[in-house]
Amino acid sequence: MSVSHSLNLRLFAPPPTAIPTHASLPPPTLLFPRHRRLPSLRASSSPEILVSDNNGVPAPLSDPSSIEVDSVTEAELKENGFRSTRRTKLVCTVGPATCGFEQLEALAVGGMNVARINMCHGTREWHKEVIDRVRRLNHEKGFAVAIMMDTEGSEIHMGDLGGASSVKADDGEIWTFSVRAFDSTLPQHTINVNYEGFAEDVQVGDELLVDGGMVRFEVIQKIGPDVECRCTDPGLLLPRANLTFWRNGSLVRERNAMLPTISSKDWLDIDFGIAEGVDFIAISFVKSAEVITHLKSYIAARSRDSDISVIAKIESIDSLKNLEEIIQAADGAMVARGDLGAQIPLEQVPSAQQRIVQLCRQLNKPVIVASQLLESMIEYPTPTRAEVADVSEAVRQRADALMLSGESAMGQYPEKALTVLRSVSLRIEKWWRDEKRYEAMLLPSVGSYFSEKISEEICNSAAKMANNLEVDALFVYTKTGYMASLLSRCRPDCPIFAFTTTPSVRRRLNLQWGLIPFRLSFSDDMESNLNRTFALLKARNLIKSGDLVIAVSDMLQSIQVMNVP
Ligand SMILES: Nc1ncnc2c1ncn2[C@@H]1O[C@H](COP(=O)(O)OP(=O)(O)O)[C@@H](O)[C@H]1O
Ligand SMILES: C=C(OP(=O)(O)O)C(=O)O
Ligand SMILES: [K+]
Ligand SMILES: [Mg+2]
Repeated sequence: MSVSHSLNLRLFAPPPTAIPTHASLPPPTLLFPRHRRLPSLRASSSPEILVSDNNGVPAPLSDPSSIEVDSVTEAELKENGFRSTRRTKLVCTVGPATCGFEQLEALAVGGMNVARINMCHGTREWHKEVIDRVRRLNHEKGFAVAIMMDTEGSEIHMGDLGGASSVKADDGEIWTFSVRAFDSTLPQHTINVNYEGFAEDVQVGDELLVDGGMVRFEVIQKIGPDVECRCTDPGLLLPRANLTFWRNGSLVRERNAMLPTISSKDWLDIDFGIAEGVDFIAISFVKSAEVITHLKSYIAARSRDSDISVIAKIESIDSLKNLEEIIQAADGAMVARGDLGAQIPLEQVPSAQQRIVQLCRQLNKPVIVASQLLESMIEYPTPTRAEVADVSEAVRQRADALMLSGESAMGQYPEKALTVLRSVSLRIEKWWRDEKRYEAMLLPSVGSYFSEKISEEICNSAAKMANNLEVDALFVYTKTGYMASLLSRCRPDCPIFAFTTTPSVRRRLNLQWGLIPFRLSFSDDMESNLNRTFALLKARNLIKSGDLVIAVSDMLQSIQVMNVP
């Protein structure tokens, strides 16, 4: 059997010109025939067409409620026109400063695409409340904020500081780090450590780094389970701060390197995340691809729709060593610069970031740049110039998303920090678009099936055409989100309207560069899909007659160029 695939290139105004391109393809195994030619849109733009909405109930064509788009995105589209919508996505860590409904709403209004909860902190009940509030926000206020659950991982960290929000360690002070369990109050200048082997693994003379070097100690004496240390770099100790130790200038990886990436507590948290139906699970301190594959098969077995994406956090030496296979196995990655900067020399973090961002794009996986983007805004209402430059660099690298940690979790200015990320993203994106100075990136083929390779070629071509023809928007009709991700990977000049039938796919698309996710029920008939979309979007003033659009879909492998009628 030989199936011919036609690319339907149709222009509606000026007068329709058909430029069919035929390619002779070997028999595909996973394809159903997609060579049906489309009738002209112009000939049949009847407003009487009835289409099925979400529940199978026929909805009139002009019913604007049968398309769902984020209310903030909608306002942004109307206000600035869609060429200038923000392409870089924003992730906010939710903590005590932002867990209330109104606070979460303020973040959503400010552009939060994904809410992250860090299982290292807070109770499961607390996290459940946050998840419920985000859900309610989406439901009641028309947002599509995705939820990312971040595991604690088998890291060594301090205890809870007996309930204090922070304690100051001064230069020269002697502190005791202990694995002993203290039942009531902690003795003065004592820190609890969560790792049993701590006292055995450290040696006198080792350097102990809190939070990757925010505070430093030198080990001066070991007494059973207690390790006495002298503070050499004073600073604030925060609850559950991460601990690393260094010997003769390099990171010590003793037995803790043998701890499992996913601890028993993490598995319980993962069960909780699956039960709650979170959209992303981020895995801390990933060392190899196996752990990701293992988790993915666990999720597939446990969750009915198994549509939770797994994000690999790149924050250790091992993860850098096995970078390619880890990213390949995962559904996305995070440049977790906090811990990464404690495991490799700080001056190597920028090049590692660049490499991870590039590789993710080549392998078609979304990538988040995280930690300390606007660290000073935890305390101050304006960022430092250096922080703005750092954010700009991540935007210029065209990472999919930027993340706030302490700035939004426990800082004094969460909304202001988000505003900075938003405005810097918009400005830098526009600057680089105007200058057309992006280096072209070679995008290797990522598809394993022949049909995927066709999709890839279609998306690469559509994105190139969109740039050359300076179209207003790319439209993609996608059931699984795959075609949308392939378009996003090309980082085209125009925004990508991604239409998908499933709410969870729509939320997950929210992490990817340049995608404006809509939920819409659609059929295999592209003509009626397009007619319907145009009518719905026009009814909401999101597009207007004459706008130039390129449409692709994963049901019908075609590229269509058209003016909105
Ligand atoms: N659920 C929470 N409950 C209390 N504090 C939190 C919570 N989430 C985050 N925080 C605070 O925000 C800080 C920054 O968050 P994050 O970077 O995610 O964690 P960490 O500092 O442990 O890497 C944390 O150190 C902690 O003080
Ligand atoms: C994002 C990170 O992980 P966490 O905040 O969980 O330590 C990081 O280390 O940069
Ligand atoms: K974590
Ligand atoms: Mg970390």
